[in-house]
Amino acid sequence: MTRSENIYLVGLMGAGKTTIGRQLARALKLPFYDSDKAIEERTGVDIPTIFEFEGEEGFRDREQKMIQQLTQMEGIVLATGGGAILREENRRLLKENGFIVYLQCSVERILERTRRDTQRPLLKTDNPRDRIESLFAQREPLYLSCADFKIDTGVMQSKEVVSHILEEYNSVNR
Ligand SMILES: Nc1ncnc2c1ncn2[C@@H]1O[C@H](COP(=O)(O)OP(=O)(O)OP(=O)(O)O)[C@@H](O)[C@H]1O
Ligand SMILES: O=C(O)C1=C[C@@H](O)[C@@H](O)[C@H](O)C1
Ligand SMILES: [Mg+2]
Repeated sequence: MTRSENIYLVGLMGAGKTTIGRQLARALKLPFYDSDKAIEERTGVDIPTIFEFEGEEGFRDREQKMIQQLTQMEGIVLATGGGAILREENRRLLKENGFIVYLQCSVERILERTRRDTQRPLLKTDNPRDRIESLFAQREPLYLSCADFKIDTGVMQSKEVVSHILEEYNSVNR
């Protein structure tokens, strides 16, 4: 972990990165960025459309470019896309430039939270439970390998999650 003003949130879809990130940014009076949203603003289309026309790899290339840019900023709260940690270069950039919080969440909770969502192309499948289970198995070691702190968002209100993160961040970043 680097001593830094930045907080980077990682975790699966629906773990609460956007929700918690916004609240953290407000509490710290820092600007909030969401790499998914930044990509949508840059391209002018939504993420499902990028997946449709360029495939997952095309999206990952765009995501990597965006992570490169966002990790050059100082003093931000960043919610990363759920799969941003798949690329080693992204993990390195995040580790070098900020305090990484892994928002952990059970498969069951993620299923509940993403059930009605149409904006997550990787969950457009006949069996979202199987998909989430396999994403969890593949990614959990990667999230853990880069996290400075992890917290379960499935068992607490977001306000409580935010205050635990702030406590930890302030204790290591004085
Ligand atoms: N304790 C909690 N912490 C965070 N989010 C929660 C909590 N309880 C319920 N939610 C809800 O979970 C849903 C998913 O959260 P959110 O969109 O922030 O996830 P995300 O990690 O940004 O997902 P994605 O990677 O797809 O962008 C939201 O509707 C949010 O209100
Ligand atoms: O988990 C993933 O791979 C993704 C999560 C979202 O945040 C988006 O970045 C996109 O839908 C891919
Ligand atoms: Mg989000």
